[in-house]
Amino acid sequence: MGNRSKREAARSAARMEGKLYKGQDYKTEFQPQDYLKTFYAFDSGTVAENEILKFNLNNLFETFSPGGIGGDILIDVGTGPTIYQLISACEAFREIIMSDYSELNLREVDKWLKKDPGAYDWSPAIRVWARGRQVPAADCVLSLLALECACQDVDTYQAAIQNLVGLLKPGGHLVTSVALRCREYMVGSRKFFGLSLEKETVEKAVQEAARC
Ligand SMILES: C[S@@+](CC[C@H](N)C(=O)[O-])C[C@H]1O[C@@H](n2cnc3c(N)ncnc32)[C@H](O)[C@@H]1O
Repeated sequence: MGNRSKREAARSAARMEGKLYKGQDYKTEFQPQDYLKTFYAFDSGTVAENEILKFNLNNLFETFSPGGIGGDILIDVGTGPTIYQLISACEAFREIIMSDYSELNLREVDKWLKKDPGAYDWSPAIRVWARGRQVPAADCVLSLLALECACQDVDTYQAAIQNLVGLLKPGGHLVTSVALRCREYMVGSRKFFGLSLEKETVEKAVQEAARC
């Protein structure tokens, strides 16, 4: 058996054992197309998933409409393969920086930027940020449904919120949405870890970060 088929065999064994993926697994196991199909299939998605999407879109529309939050730079952390979170924001910011741990996700977003057939042309407003690059201080940091997937415990979650707030200019805004009490979620046939968070824990982390 070649190395590639050995790796594939190990992966399907892991899937069959119900392995819980997390951390670095995002680089190899998080399949953008599976994620989009599972959570953003507008015609066939489940009611709950469509409701979460509607909830986020409505809130983002209010948040970034005229008179709301806007400015020069918005940084989206844990963008995933999606751009729905930036539809309202792209009217309110001069520059949008998208970031994600997984190169596969950034490549998926890149397809939109490169005007693949059928894709919306986001290029004037959006620049993909490669991991590790220096970013300017932002007027707004956006992070939807990402930190509870990236952080293994509450201390790490609090530190991550603090890091996001650290990216802001003085007086800047953090806009976030969290799937509360989510211990795991499926992306295609793969099960990913979720940090189960209570509303109060999220609020406390944001309040403490704002105080620093
Ligand atoms: C559930 S998806 C959310 C994607 C998108 N924000 C959305 O609203 O659908 C979680 C995302 O967090 C990213 N992620 C996981 N760990 C991360 C880390 N340490 N830093 C940045 N992004 C991370 C994953 O690659 C994945 O794209």
